[in-house]
Order: sequence, then C-alpha cells, then structure tokens
Amino acid sequence: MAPVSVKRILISESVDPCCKTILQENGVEVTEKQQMTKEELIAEIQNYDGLVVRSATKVTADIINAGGNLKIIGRAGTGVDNVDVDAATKRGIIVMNTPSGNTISAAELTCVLLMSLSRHIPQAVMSMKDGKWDRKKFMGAELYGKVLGIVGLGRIGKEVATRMQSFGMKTIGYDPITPPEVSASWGVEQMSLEELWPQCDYITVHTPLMPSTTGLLNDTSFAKCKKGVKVVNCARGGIIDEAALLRALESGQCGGAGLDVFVEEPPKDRALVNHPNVISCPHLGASTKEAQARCGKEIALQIVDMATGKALVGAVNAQVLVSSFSPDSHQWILLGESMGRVLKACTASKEAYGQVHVTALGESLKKSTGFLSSAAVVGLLTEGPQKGPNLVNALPLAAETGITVQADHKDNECEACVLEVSVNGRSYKAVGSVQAGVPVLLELNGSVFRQPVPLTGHLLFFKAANSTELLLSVTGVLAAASVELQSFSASTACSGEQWYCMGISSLLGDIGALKSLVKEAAQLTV
Ligand SMILES: NC(=O)c1ccc[n+]([C@@H]2O[C@H](COP(=O)([O-])OP(=O)(O)OC[C@H]3O[C@@H](n4cnc5c(N)ncnc54)[C@H](O)[C@@H]3O)[C@@H](O)[C@H]2O)c1
Ligand SMILES: O=C(O)[C@H](O)COP(=O)(O)O
Repeated sequence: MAPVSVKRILISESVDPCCKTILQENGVEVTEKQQMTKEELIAEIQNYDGLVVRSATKVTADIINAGGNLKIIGRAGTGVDNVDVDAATKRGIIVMNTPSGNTISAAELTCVLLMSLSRHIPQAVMSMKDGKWDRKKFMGAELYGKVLGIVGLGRIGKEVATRMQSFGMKTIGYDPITPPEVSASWGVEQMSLEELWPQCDYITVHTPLMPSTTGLLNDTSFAKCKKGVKVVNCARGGIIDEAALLRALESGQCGGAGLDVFVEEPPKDRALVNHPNVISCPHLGASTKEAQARCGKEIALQIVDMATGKALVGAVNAQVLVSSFSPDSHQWILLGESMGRVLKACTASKEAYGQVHVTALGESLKKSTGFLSSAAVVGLLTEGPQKGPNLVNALPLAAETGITVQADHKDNECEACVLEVSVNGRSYKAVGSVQAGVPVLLELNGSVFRQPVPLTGHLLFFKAANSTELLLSVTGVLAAASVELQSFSASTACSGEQWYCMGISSLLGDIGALKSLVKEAAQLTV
C-alpha cells in the first residue's frame, strides 16, 4: 500500500513517553493534551492526521467526523469499545490496537482479585488500618481444589488459567472461537455455559464487550450458579450485569466480586463499590510500567510502519489491507484503482453499479483478491481529484450504495486482474496486469489491445470502426486543441469495431469534438 501520510499526532491520554519519542524520532510532530472535553477534542482533532488514546477517550462519530485529516486512530491497549470503529471505517480511517501489550498485567490483576476474594485481603487490610485485630471475621477458603470458570479463552483467559492451575484450581471454560482441543492443551476443559455455571466456585470473564457478551452473567445465569459463587470482571463493565450482580450479592447467591471495570467509569452509582463483599479497582488491569511501556512502544511502531508503507499490524477494521503492504502490492493497487476509473469513464455511468466482480488470476495474486477488489471499487466510486473513498472504506461504501462486490481467485499462467461491472443490465469488462512494474490495460469490453496500455497520465479512449481517416481526424482534433499525442494503442477488432487508447499531454477541453468521428469516447487522468 502507498504510505499513509502521518505528520501530526495527538495523544489524548497518559500514554508511556516512549510513544511520543518513537513518533518524534520518525519525523512525526506530537502533541499531548489530556482530559479534554468532547467539545475541546472536536475543535482540536481537525489539526491532526492521527489520534492515540487509551480507554478513557470516547472517540465518538462526531469526533471522528470532525477529524477532516484523520487517517489513524491508535489504541495503546486492547479494547476498542471506546472507539466508534464503524464511523471510522466509513470515513476511511484505520483503527489499530496493541492487543498483547497488557495481557500479562491484566491476567495478573485478575489472579490478584481471585486471591483477594478467597482471603478477604482488602477488607482485612482496611480493618487493620482501623486499629482492629479481627481474626474471626476474615476466615477464608483455599483456592486449592476449587473450580474456576473462565468465560473467554483468548489471550488473557489463557494466562489466567495457567496461573490459577498452579494454585491447584480446576479450570473449565467457554469460548465460541477458541477450539476445545487448543484450550485443553493449556488445561482448560470447554463446555457450554449451561454446563459451566453450576460447577464453578469462581467465575472470571475475559471477553470483549459486544452485544453478545453484554450481561453474560445476569439474573438467569446467577440463578444457575452455586450459591456463594465469586466473580471477577477485569474485562469490561457490563459483561456482568451490574444490577443483577448487586441483587445476587444481596441475596448471598454471589459470595463476592472483584471488579476492575464498570459500565460508567468512574461509577457514579457507588452501590457495588461500597458493598462489603466487593473489592474493586479503578480500571488498573493495564496499569503497570511494563504494560504501558509495551503498549506505548507498540502503537508508535505500528503507526510508523503503516506510515512508511512497511507493514500494517494491529488494524481492527482493515484486515483486507494487511496483505497490501507486501512490496509488490503497490502497483497492483494502482492497477485496480485505474481499471475502476477506466470502466467508470468508459461506461460514463451516472447510474449506480449493480454488481462488481473482481477476479485475481495467477498464483502470486492468491492473497490479493481483498485489496484488488477494494482498489477497483475505489476507482469506480472516485468522483474526481478530491479526497474520495480509500481502501479502508471502499467496500462498506459500496455496500451502502447497494453495489454487490464479489472477489475470487483463479489459477492462471500469467498474473492479471479481471474487473467486470454491470450497469443497468449491461456488462463491462476490463483486464489488466502489472508489467515491468507498470499497471497496464490488456483488454476492454472484449477487445484485446495489441500493445498493453500503460495506465498512467492523461488517457483518451475511443471506440470506432477501423479506418485510416479515423486516426487522421482524431489527431486533427487533438492538434486543434493543442493536445499532444504521446502514445497510441489499438485493440483487435471485436464485432467490426475497435477500442483505441491514446496517451495525451492534457485532457481535451471538449470531448464532444470527437462525437461525429467515433462511437464512444472517454478521457481520464490516472
Ligand atoms: N482491565 C483492564 O485494564 C484490561 C486490560 C486488557 C484487556 N482488557 C479487556 O479484556 C478483554 C479480553 O482481552 P483479551 O486480550 O483476552 O482478548 P482476546 O480477543 O484475546 O480474547 C477474547 C476472547 O473472548 C472470546 N469471546 C467472544 N465472544 C464470547 C462469548 N460470547 N462468550 C465467551 N467468549 C467469547 C473470543 O473468542 C476470544 O477468544 C477485552 O475486553 C479487553 O478490553 C481489560
Ligand atoms: O482494554 C484495555 O487495554 C484495558 O482496558 C486497558 O485500558 P487502559 O489503557 O485505559 O488502561
């Protein structure tokens, strides 16, 4: 992919100083401004190409839309639920995170909360500070031999499991994606949630917050648990329904809760925090020197790699772009975009495309179907030289305008890209390739060019019946408009007509001057 120009970055939260240093060492101007109000951020964001946040900055659609130059939102951490990723994608902005930088710290805090719950450590500490010596009140229970249910067996879930196994806990779990044989290899037996709830002495959740995980532990699931079950939420507020948790604590169905995260942070409603069987932290899972140093460094390096076109790591909304960072991909992206623009010009379509079908031919393009189809859609949807769609938002924009995009790959001796579009029941087709590092057009609507057409500069396409006078007349029109002919290519005849392409020094002021000479004509700059 072409490097994304990132010159100015705003860091809106307390991110490790190494982030700023790395960005500055790579020529990026960095401004740090913390605790801005939403209005202040909206006013400020237009001055930046990038924004780096942790979890406290709510990067809402109105902030994203105010960022006219924004190209990248970097999350120095894991959860991106504070970023409106859909709004960013629509605006063509890459969102990236550093998902493994704080895994160990979050897992360790989870283990600390589990241990604290078993021995009432925070309550005992407070009682000591109060001058008491209460040995009876804080009778605990061993973790040894107890069952720990882990909901969400990703990075943190796995680290929690292996650590708590060393205390002799039996670890069971549930995850819809992690295969049971994988979790079994690190000692977690998977089962359905229905089977899991009644077996657990402790439950800890490690999923992202999304509709399917909101309220995972609720009145119904608490009712299925052992009486006195203890729960930990070090993932996101709301995965354990807060009102249901309070009810379960009050009834004794839940024997204790360790909470690092809340639906509202800081929580205005203090009922849970103040409950005697709740121990809580102000979202400290990632607050270690090591985690912050990792996340700060990783997000800075990821942004630098993206901006220099080296690699795309950690993007959560632009998977299709990952393979576009290989050294050869740049010219193929240009090809896809140029072919889209050629078909757009030659169909002169003011009507929406119904279907777009991109076929990547040849072994080496096997992983390129994603970015080739996005690039072709960029070309088809681009309206002029102004900032238009890009590889991040092309497919969502196509879907929004009712265009169906299909992409596939076929084995072929030579590498090529075939782009077919349908407009109003008519089909148009272009075939192109990259030859000697230059994107070229090989075929247009069934007519094969005798010489590949380099897709660069100002191009004039026209279709007409072959005749010697035709070319003289067309060059006459060019000369009259002081336009120089720079290259020429003609296709083989298809149904008695041929496509011609001329490289020209500038676009014709009035392409209508060719009207009486040709059947179809289009010009564009690529
Ligand atoms: N408290 C903190 O400071 C802190 C620090 C780091 C991460 N986190 C949070 O911890 C959570 C987990 O982080 P991670 O790095 O392990 O993420 P991860 O992506 O590695 O793992 C999440 C797992 O949840 C699973 N999952 C998704 N839907 C599920 C469902 N309905 N039921 C069960 N499992 C489901 C996924 O398949 C995945 O395996 C995230 O929400 C993250 O934001 C909090
Ligand atoms: O998802 C995360 O990475 C954690 O919740 C940490 O958030 P923080 O960076 O705001 O501490």
